[in-house]
Amino acid sequence: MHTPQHPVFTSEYWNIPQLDHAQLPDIQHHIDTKTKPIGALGQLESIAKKLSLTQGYHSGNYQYIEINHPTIMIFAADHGIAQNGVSIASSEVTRQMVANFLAGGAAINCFCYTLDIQIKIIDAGMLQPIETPHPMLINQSIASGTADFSIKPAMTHVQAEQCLFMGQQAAVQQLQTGTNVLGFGEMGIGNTSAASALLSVLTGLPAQQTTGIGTGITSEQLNKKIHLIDLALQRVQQRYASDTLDPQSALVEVGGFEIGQIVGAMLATASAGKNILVDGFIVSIAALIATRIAPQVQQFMLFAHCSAENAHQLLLKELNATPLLDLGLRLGEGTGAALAVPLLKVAANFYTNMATFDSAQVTV
Ligand SMILES: Cc1cc2ncn([C@H]3O[C@H](COP(=O)(O)O)[C@@H](O)[C@H]3O)c2cc1C
Ligand SMILES: O=C(O)c1cccnc1
Repeated sequence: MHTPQHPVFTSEYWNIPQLDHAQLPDIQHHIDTKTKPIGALGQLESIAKKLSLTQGYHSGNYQYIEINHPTIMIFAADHGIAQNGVSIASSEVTRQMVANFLAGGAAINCFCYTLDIQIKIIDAGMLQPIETPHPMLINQSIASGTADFSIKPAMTHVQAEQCLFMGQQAAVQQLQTGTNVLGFGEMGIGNTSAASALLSVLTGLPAQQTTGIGTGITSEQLNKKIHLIDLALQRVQQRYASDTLDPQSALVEVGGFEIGQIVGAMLATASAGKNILVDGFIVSIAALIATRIAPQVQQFMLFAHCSAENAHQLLLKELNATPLLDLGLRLGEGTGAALAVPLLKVAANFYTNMATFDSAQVTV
């Protein structure tokens, strides 16, 4: 029954560098010489440490960090599960919102415009492609939406492999332009259902705990959503005789094309030694899958925020991650990731430019 694991689902394939953690005492010392009480910059110090470990690994200079051309990559795809009315919107809205991104009208456009962040939109598998070429749009659709995972596998094993390859391709292309931080976002009506089902099959947690209101559905819709995810879990349990699945089978059974492509893009970003900004619930499930494939990927990840989707806290705990912001957002699109970019910029700036007690002649 089990298909042999494809190399793209092994950590060997991604060959992610092991960062030099022996540098940490020097990095800490560099921070502690700055004109401030020890630890007074809180989580900004943790950000600076992570960025320094990553950037120093390549440059050899652990005392200098910079944020170059930060970019949000929004992966979009449709979901068969959405036919069951588990969202406030129908699948057409995925494409309509992508058109809105391209026209500059969505929340993520406003945030990125304000914060000077580049945007790329990737069609990973929408029901209908956008035909007109656009400089922000990358067409790499796997298929016209996934199958309804409450009754059958969402995708084939080959499609799951294609997801990782295509995600890799998009990230590599963007990194070639000189970007050193990639933030990830998503658009796909029904994708909180896929994310909840993925969390269940990856951790063994029941649907009741992993499922939330997504776009803001009624309690009746929420019960239906939980029931459909339960049906999928029963189907999966019969097939695999196990409570938890490997990453490839998880994507095949209950995943989404945008989620799979984000996994590939994250692994490729880490493989290139660059940092990853993780957005909300859906992008975090891609982060969990990526860490299950290659645990070293997590050295490169910064978790932007804790979403109001209730299972996000559980998921962050599973990842042992501390989110930077907690603003009650539950939108996706990469909005949380975008909001964390200024924090990375100020962390880089204080780490690189702030005066030391010696240089400023401050005596404590
Ligand atoms: C107008 C609109 C804009 C959005 N932007 C992001 N999402 C978010 O909502 C969807 C996930 O929630 P669910 O599983 O409940 O469908 C995703 O597309 C996500 O990006 C949106 C949803 C809507 C309706
Ligand atoms: O946390 C998220 O990413 C999220 C939550 C609800 C709907 N869309 C996205």
